[in-house]
Amino acid sequence: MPPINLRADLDSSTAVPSTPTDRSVATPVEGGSSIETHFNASLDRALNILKRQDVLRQHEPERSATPMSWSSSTATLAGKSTSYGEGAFDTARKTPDDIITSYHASTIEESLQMTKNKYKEDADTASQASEKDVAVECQARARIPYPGGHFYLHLYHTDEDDKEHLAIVFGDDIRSESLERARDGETDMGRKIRGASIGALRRMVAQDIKHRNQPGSDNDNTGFFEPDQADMFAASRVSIVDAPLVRIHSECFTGETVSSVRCDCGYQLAEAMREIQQEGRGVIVYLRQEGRGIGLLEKLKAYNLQDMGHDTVDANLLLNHPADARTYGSARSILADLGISKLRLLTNNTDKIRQLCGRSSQLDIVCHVPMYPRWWSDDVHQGAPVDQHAHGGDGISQLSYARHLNLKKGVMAEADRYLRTKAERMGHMLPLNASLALPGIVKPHVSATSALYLNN
Ligand SMILES: Nc1nc2c(ncn2[C@@H]2O[C@H](COP(=O)(O)OP(=O)(O)OP(=O)(O)O)[C@@H](O)[C@H]2O)c(=O)[nH]1
Repeated sequence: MPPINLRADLDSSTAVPSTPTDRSVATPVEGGSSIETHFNASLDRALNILKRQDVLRQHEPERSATPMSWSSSTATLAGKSTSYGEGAFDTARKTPDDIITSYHASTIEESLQMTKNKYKEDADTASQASEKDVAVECQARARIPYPGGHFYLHLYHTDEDDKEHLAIVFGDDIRSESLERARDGETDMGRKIRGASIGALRRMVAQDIKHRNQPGSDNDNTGFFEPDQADMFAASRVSIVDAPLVRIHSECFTGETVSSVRCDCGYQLAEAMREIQQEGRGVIVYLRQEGRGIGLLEKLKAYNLQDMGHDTVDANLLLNHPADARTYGSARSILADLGISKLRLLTNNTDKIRQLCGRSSQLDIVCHVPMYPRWWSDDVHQGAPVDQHAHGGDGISQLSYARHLNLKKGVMAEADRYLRTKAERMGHMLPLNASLALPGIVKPHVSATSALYLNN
C-alpha cells in the first residue's frame, strides 16, 4: 500500500488554511480524505484548547500577584470575608499598589463607621463581662515611699485570671477587707509580713470593715484598740462616707516604664498620683490589661501597623482584636474590698464609666474628673509640690514620675495623634477644636460630670 501523501491530498481536495490558527475555521469539503478531515478537526480542537490555556496562563502571574496580606487585611477590617468571585479578574489586573491606594480612598469612611459600630458592639460585650462578679483577695500590702510622699501598694489575685493586679492606696485609712481576713494557721509574724494588722488592731479592722456594710449602725468597738490607733480608725469612718478620688488605670509598659510618648499613659499615671496625693486620700486600681487587654506582644505589632499609617483602632482590628478588649469587673471588686462604694473617677473614657456603672454595680460614681494633658495648656496645675521638685534640679527630675509631668508640647506630637483617635473613634471626652498645641484641641473645660455622659 503506497504511503498516503497528506500534503498532496490536502492541496487537491481541501481548502487548507495556511496557519494553524486558521485551521479552526477549516471545513472539510465533500470528497476529501476522511482521515485528514478528522485529523484536522482534532488538531483544531487541540489548538483551541491550548490557545485558551495560554491566554489564561499569561494572566496568571498578575492574578497571583494580588497580595494575600491585602485581602486578609481587608477582610478583617471590613469585618467580612473576601473571596475571588465575580469581578475578581478585573481587580487582579491592577498592581498591588493601585489596589491598596484605591482601597484606602474608597473605604476610609466605611471603615470609620464600621469601627464605631464594632466599637459599640465590643463595648456592649465587655459591659456584660464586667457585670460578672469577680472574687478578689489582697495577698499583701506594703508602704512605698516615692517623690510625692508615700502610698500603700496592695497586690491582688482574682478568680478571673492569674495576673497580679494592684491597688495604689493613698491615705492610711483605706483598708482591704480580704487582706485582714485570717488565714489558716497564720502567726502574727505571718500577718505582719503580708502587711495585715495584728492583735487588737486586727480585731478592730475586722469590726470596722463589717461595719461598713451596715450604714447607720453605731460602732461600739472602741474598746478593741489602743489609744494611738484610735485616730487612725476615726479617719477610717470618714473615708466610708466621702467620695475619694479614684483612677482605674490599665498597664502600659511602654508608656509608664520606658517613657514612650506614643500614648499618654505614663503621664496619666503620674498625674493621677499627683492629684490623689494632693487630696491626701484615694486609690489607683492598676489592672494588668496591657495594650487595652491584648498584651504587650500584640501591642508591639499594633505599633508597627501604626508606623505603616493605621491608627490605634484600626491596628487592633487588623490584628483581629477588638479596639478595646478590657473589662472592669475586677476593678469593681477591688474597690469594694477597699470599702469604696462612692467615688470621683479620674478618666476621659465613657466606656469605662459605662462598664463600671453596669446594672448590678454597687458603685456610685459621683462625678468624673477629666484628665486633660498638661502639655495642651501652659497654665494648668501650677505650683504642685512635685513640680517644684521636678524643676528644682535635685535629681528627682530623673525619675519617671516627675519626668512624665514635665512633658512638652512638641515632644508629644505622637501622643496627640493617639489622643485624637481616642476622641474621634473611641468616644473619649477630649475636647477637639482648633487652638492649642495639637491643631484641634482646645483648652479643657473642667466641669462636666459623669451623669451628663451617662445619660447620653
Ligand atoms: N492596643 C493598643 N493599646 C495601647 C496603645 N497605646 C496605649 N495602649 C494601652 O491602652 C491602655 C490605656 O488606655 P487608654 O484608652 O489610653 O486610656 P483609658 O485608661 O482607657 O482612658 P482614660 O481613663 O481616659 O485614661 C493601656 O493598657 C495601654 O497599654 C496602642 O496603640 N494600642
